[in-house]
Amino acid sequence: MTAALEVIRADRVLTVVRAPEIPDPVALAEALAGAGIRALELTFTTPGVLDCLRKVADSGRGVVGAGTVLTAEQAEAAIDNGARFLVTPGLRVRVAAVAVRRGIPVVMGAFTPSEVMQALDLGAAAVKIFPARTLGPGYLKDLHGPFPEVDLIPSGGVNAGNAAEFLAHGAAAVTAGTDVVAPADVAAGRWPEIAARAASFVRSMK
Ligand SMILES: O=C[C@H](O)COP(=O)(O)O
Repeated sequence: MTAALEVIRADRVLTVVRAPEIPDPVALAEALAGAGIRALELTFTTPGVLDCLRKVADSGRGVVGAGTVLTAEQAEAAIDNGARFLVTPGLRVRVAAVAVRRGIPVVMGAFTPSEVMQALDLGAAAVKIFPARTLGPGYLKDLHGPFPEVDLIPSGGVNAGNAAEFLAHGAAAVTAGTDVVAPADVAAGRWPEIAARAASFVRSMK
């Protein structure tokens, strides 16, 4: 099985799904993977996220991870239900400890250079720059300067209009959120529309 981070680096994109419900998470994973986005982050803000993680993991479709992981208990439960990577909105020592102990990569949220260094100290496999919309691609370039070897993954406000610029400025990958997986589309199970938006996003990265 290819490591989750290798897949994300290869595709240069993952999706974060923050929907009120995901009626068929396997169909969602298939729609995204078919468009070239194999990694999907399902967040703890979605009720029943553990069941969704389990369904995608068991299906063998896509590379599923858990997002908005705030507690050690959530981290353990996500991994127990098949999450192949964890994502946090910010620095979280106890989540990092679980990820390191269980050998699951954590993409730890950070915003400043000091936080990037703290995330690395905690064992982050990659660092999510959040919220990326606040300072945009130019800020990513500034951060990439002192951290050329660190996989920086901007999240929040990334879309088909700016993804290529984030990547050109040093992002290892970008996180596509509502631009690809609009909560209403996910909740309504509009998989063809989501596949089309994912394909359009991927085309924009070239
Ligand atoms: O947690 C979600 C991320 O912040 C995604 O934000 P976005 O929908 O603006 O891409």
